[in-house]
Amino acid sequence: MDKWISMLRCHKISRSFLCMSGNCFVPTSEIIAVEETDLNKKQRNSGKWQKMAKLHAFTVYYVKKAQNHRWRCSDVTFWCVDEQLCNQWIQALKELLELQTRPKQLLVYINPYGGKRQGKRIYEQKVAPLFSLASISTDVFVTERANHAKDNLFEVNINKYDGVVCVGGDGMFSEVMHGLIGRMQKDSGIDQNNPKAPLVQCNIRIGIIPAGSTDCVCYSTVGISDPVTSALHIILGDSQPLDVSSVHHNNTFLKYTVSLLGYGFYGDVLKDSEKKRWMGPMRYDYSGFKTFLSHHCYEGTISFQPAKHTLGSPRDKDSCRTGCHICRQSEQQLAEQRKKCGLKHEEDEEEWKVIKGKFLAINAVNMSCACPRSPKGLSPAAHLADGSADLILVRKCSRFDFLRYLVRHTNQDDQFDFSFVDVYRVKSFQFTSKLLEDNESDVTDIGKKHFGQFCRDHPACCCNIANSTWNCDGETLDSSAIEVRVHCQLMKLFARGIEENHKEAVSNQSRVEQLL
Ligand SMILES: CCCCCCCCCCCCC/C=C/[C@@H](O)[C@H](COP(=O)(O)O)NC(=O)CCCCCCCCCCCCCCC
Ligand SMILES: Nc1ncnc2c1ncn2[C@@H]1O[C@H](COP(=O)(O)OP(=O)(O)O)[C@@H](O)[C@H]1O
Ligand SMILES: [Ca+2]
Repeated sequence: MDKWISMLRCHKISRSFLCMSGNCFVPTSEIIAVEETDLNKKQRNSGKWQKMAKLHAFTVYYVKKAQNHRWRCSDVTFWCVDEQLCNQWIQALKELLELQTRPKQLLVYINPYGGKRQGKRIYEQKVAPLFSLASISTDVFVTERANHAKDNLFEVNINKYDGVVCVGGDGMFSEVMHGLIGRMQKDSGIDQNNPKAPLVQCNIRIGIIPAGSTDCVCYSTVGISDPVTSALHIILGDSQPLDVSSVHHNNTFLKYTVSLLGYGFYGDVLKDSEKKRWMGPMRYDYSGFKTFLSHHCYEGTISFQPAKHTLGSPRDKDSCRTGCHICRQSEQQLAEQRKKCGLKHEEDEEEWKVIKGKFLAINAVNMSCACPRSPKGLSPAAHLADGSADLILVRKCSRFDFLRYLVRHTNQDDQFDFSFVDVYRVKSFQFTSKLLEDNESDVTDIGKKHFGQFCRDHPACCCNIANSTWNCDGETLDSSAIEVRVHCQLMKLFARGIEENHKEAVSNQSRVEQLL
C-alpha cells in the first residue's frame, strides 16, 4: 500500500479507539497528531490521478510499537470527496486528543558534551520535529557548563511548564532532578539538610532523551535507550513515579540518587573514567577492565532497615513492569500515610541490621539499573516505585569469582546465587568505612597512616586502606560515611515502566478488537 494513502471507508471511532480498515486499529491514547493533508498537491506533484474529482484528506500520526520496546511514529492518510465529512473526522479526532492530558509546554536542557557529543543533533533531528508535530512548544537551553541546568531550574518560572526534558546521560538527568527536587523543597520551606525531613513530592515530570554514555535511568524505565521512543512517551504524556534516595553525611545533604549508589568497584570505575572523558562511552570499559585488575576491597560497616512494607523480594523471578501491582500497593500505603500524618514523618523505630566486612562492591539500587551493557541490570527484580532499594554486598572474593559475578550481569544466570554476594531490600541504610571508624575511635594512632596503601593484617589481600568513593548516578561522591533514605515516589518521569513483551501486547490487542 502506498504509505500515504488509505481510503476513508466505514472506520469506527470511539473514545478509546480509531478503527481503520480491516483489523487495524489505534488506541486514541496512542495517536500523536491529526493533520489536514493537501492530497491534491501531492497528486499534482506526482502527476497521478489527474482526472479524479478534488479530494479531501487528513493524516493520523500514531505510535507504532516495534521489537524490544522501540516506538516509531507511523502515519496513515484518509481521503474522500466529501469535504464536510473529512472536516468532521478531523474535528472529532482533535476533540478526542484534547481529552488526553498531554504536555503542551516543555522546558528542554541539552548537554552538548554527553556520551558521543551528539545531544544537540539528536534533539534537533529526531525529537524537535516530533514535538512540533504534536504542537508542543518548547524553551530550549543548551548548557554551557556543568550545573547550568540545575542552577537555571532555581530561577525559571517553573509553573509555566508541563514538564522538563533533559537530553544527555544519567549525569545530566541527575542534575535536572536535583534542580527540580531542590527547587520544590526550597519553595516549600523544607530543609534538605535534615535527613529525616519529609520531602515534598515533585509533580513536574522529567523526560529523558538518551544521549549519554550509560543511559541507565532511561533504559530501566522505558526498556530501551532510543531518543525517538522517549520523545513519543513524552508526547503521549506518560507518567511513571520513581523512588528517590537522599544521601546525607552528618546532617548535611549530599545528593539524591535514583539508579546506582555504588562504593568500591563502581565508585572506582567512575573515578578513573572521569580522567578519560575524551574516550566517550568506551571509557567505562577501559576503566572497568583496569579496576577489575586492581581488585581492591574496602572494609567498613553497613547498617540497614529492611523494607517490610513492600511485598517483593530481590530474589523474585518477576520484575517490575508497566502498572506493577507492588508499586501500586506502595502508592496506596503512601497515600494512607499522608492522610494519617500529613507531611509529618512517621516515627521509625524499626530494627537495624548491622554487617561488618571487606567488600569489593557495595551497590544500592533504586531500580534494576538495566542498560545496554547489562540488559537485566544489577538487580533485575528491583521496583521503580515501591519505596525500597536493593542493597547488594559483594564480599571479598577471588578475581575469578568476581569475574563470574560480573559476567552474570550480561546473561540470564542469577547474579545473587554466590556465597560471597548478599542482597537485601531496604528502606534506609548507613555506611562507615573502617578507616573513618578507626580515625574516630583512635585519632592518635598515626602509625596507620604510614602503612602505605594496603591492608596491614594481610598485605597480599588487596584490601585497600584508602577509601573508595561513591558512584552516585554517575557523579562522584567523596564521603566515607553516608546515611541513605528512600523516599517513595518522590518524582515522576514521562515513561510507563517496561511493558510486557510484544506477544502479550498483541494478544491484548485482539481482545480489545473482539470487544469493539
Ligand atoms: C565481563 C563483562 C562484565 C560486564 C559487566 C557490566 C555491568 C554493567 C552494569 C552497569 C550498571 C550501570 C548503573 C548505572 C550507572 C550510571 O548511572 C553511570 C553514569 O552514567 P552516564 O555516563 O550515562 O551518566 N554509569 C556508570 O557508572 C558506568 C558503569 C559501567 C561499568 C562498566 C563496567 C565494565 C566492567 C568490565 C570488566 C571487564 C573484566 C574483563 C576481564 C577479562
Ligand atoms: N555544557 C556542559 N559542559 C560540561 N559539563 C556539562 C555540561 N552540561 C552538563 N554537564 C555535566 O556533564 C556530566 C555528564 O553528563 P551526561 O549527559 O550524563 O554524559 P555522560 O553520560 O557521557 O556522562 C553531568 O555531570 C553534567 O552535569
Ligand atoms: Ca525502588
